[in-house]
Amino acid sequence: MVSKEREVAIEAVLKACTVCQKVFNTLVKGETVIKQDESPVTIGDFAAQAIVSITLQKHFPDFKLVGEENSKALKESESLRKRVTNLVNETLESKYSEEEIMKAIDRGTYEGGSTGNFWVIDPIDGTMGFLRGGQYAVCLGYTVNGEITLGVLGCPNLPCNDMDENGPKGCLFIGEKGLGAFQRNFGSNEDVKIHVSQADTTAKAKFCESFESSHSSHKDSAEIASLLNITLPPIRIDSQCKYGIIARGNAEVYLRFAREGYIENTWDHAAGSLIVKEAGGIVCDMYGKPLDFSKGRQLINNKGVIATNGILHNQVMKAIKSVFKLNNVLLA
Ligand SMILES: Nc1ncnc2c1ncn2[C@@H]1O[C@H](COP(=O)(O)OS(=O)(=O)O)[C@@H](OP(=O)(O)O)[C@H]1O
Ligand SMILES: [Mg+2]
Ligand SMILES: [Mg+2]
Ligand SMILES: [Mg+2]
Repeated sequence: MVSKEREVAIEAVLKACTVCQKVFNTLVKGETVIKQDESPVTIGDFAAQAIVSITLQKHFPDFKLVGEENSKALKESESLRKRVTNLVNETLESKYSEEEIMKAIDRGTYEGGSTGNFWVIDPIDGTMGFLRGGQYAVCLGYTVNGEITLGVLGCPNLPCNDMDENGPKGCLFIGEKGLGAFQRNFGSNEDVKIHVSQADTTAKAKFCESFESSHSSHKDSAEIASLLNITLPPIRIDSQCKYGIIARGNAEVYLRFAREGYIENTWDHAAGSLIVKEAGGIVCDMYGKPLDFSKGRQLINNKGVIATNGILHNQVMKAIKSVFKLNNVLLA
């Protein structure tokens, strides 16, 4: 039986994807706000977080939410507030006031932790990709006692079939703990089971990494790739779509090495990491430690993120150990 959480998460993510696609088609310059950490946020991010929050609230009135966005910029700008309110009301069946929408967004201020149940939302992951017309994902995870048990990724611009740019685009990835990982194409109700690649030699492996070198060092990953005799060029795409393409076997390795001192956010990895694990892969940090989602809004116990098809995992971890001159790296 499909869980209610899974059904509701899919409904919420699909509605949020609809609003993102609409925003991309109508976005006018100047509607991007630059946040304190200098990253961009658009009306799409706010509207998508509001839509997911309102949808969760409808089915689970006491839900808790760790979300990337908050309503600060909307409180400061009437025009932004009005645009987001219109977008949400055009997408949902019921109508909501500006205050209700800001309150829904601010449900996302929950601090997370190791006990109880809560959701984790990145309304647009890869906002830079979204603005470029590239890859982005609406990412929703569900956490029980500090562990992710459900993940849904909505990837509106991702090719449905391998990386075929000429074929249909737009798909969901769904992972549920113990039940496997699935792909559902936009417009379909069929969930197709997916599995990581069975490639067992690094020389033929494909690896993916961030589009932006400021988010993950391309130089370090090139060194690791060379040590592993990987000759194919890296697949550079934004967002948790990277987890999706590992989960369905389009690439074997995802490397993410942020700058010194950067701590990863839970919403950038919650849904995607579970989907890769449920597809048979392994996800950990650069020391081989599992990602620890029980410590609040950020992955304070981890550094970097590595996802592999499992078969190549230990070879990849040994290369990381060697390139970064690490003493202790856990193997699978
Ligand atoms: N300096 C730095 N280092 C590492 N990561 C950072 C950094 N700055 C931002 N972020 C987070 O990266 C999220 C996007 O990750 P991506 O893998 O999609 O990056 S990329 O766009 O492909 O380069 C991005 O998520 P969104 O803000 O949801 O787009 C950020 O949370
Ligand atoms: Mg952001
Ligand atoms: Mg993100
Ligand atoms: Mg985001």
